[in-house]
Amino acid sequence: MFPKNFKFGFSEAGFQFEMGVSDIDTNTDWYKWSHDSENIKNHIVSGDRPEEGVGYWDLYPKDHDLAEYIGMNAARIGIEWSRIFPVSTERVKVEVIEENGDILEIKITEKTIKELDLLSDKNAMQHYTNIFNDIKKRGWFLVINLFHWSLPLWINDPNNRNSEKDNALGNCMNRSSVIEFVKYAAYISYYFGSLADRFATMNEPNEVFKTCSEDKRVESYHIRMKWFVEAHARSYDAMKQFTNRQIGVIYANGDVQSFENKDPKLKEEVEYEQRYSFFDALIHGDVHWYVSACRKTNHVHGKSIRPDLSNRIDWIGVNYYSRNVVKRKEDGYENVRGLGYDTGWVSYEKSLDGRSVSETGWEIYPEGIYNIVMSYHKRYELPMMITENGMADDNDRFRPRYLVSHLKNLERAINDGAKVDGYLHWALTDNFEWGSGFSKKFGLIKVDYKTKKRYLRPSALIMKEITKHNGIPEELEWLGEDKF
Ligand SMILES: C[C@H]1O[C@@H](Oc2ccc([N+](=O)[O-])cc2)[C@H](O)[C@@H](O)[C@H]1O
Repeated sequence: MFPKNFKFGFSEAGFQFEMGVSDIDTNTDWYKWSHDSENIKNHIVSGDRPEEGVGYWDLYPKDHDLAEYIGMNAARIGIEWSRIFPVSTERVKVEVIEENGDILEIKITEKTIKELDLLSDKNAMQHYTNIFNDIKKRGWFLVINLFHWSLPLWINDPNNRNSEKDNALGNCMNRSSVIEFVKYAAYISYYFGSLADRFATMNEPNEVFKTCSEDKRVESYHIRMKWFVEAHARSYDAMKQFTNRQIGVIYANGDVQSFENKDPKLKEEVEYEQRYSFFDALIHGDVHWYVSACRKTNHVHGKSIRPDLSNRIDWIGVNYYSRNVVKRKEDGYENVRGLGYDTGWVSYEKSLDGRSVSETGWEIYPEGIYNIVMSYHKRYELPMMITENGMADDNDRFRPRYLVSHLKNLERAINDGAKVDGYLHWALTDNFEWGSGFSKKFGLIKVDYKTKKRYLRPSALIMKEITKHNGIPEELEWLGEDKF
């Protein structure tokens, strides 16, 4: 059984779900990126058109009805920055306090909000209000997320890139986009500060700074990470002026393991680089990782503890899909191909360990959700929510087992002390899966993209049983046995 008041729900992101019926948002980098003929020709994107998507923008009452039918009582909704501010907010001036290139404070006042009011799109604000009201009317727990990779074109135009290696997974933050992001975050908390139960400033910043690093050197990874750390910390401060709700970050996680468990030291190093370096900065103010990287010297100058960053995380959003199995190589480490997230090249059926693999090539590894949650718990003891977990599986061949086995492992972690108060599945319905377009089907509910009709997959009914029992009912226990 899960604890009393445990929440079951779904996660969505604006760009991946909203379009399909009306109100096409052409103002994001991802809209442009997904329509780019060179990208389509080079198979960087599928050529599928997000404006032919599932249409949550118009059909949200129907989707909420279906989620309610399944027994869900929570939702994580992503707001599209480009819808709120289709035009640049740079003309709204704010005071920025800096030291040695670090942004220590961004002053947001009532006057700033009034000036931003002149630039925001009131129809979009009203529409999001309607969506949030529909959620609250049902008595659900609402998590609002502010950044899920897509950026307004005025922040990032894919045609004006410096480096060919950049892609459109949200071009990385820099000093000026940090400042604009903080204005947007403050504005959203001013208007939705009491409607949301929790806020996340960003989804998986680590996927963004990993992907858009100029090269794979740890140094540049850390320099990029620094901007996201500051974007979150300064948003946290600005938002707290207008809301008393918990504010956190949603992170992408792989359960890090060294190949054949032979190198515990490597596991520790990679976990630090991939997970703790970010959170240590925002929880303890510990930035020793970037002090040398950003100053481009081996000698550590400047402070390795920044009080202006510490205690800026109230909760952690855990996205979990698979594991990361790593081994050393000359200049660092690499993922072992054929295991974890890296099975793309293997046949669809099995990983090198004989485990089944999803349609995105991600090995199914349910123990990982236990390991990740416990590792956060031991290090930080903060409240957590599973903010993404699920698999691409059009025929629902493995999803029932996936669902039960991951929830069993989550239940075990909670029994062992982890403070997880909700599970949000990715996804309620099929959706636009970035470069893969509509080909990857993550929904508990299948969508016919032509008619926009929704069809429950068997997993949706399994979810209904789980929510009804607030745990795995006895007759479904067998599904959780590890037979992947
Ligand atoms: C299916 C969802 O995936 C999320 O993104 C990722 C990307 C990469 C990993 N990984 O560790 O390799 C995990 C999750 C994303 O947040 C969401 O939008 C969906 O696309």
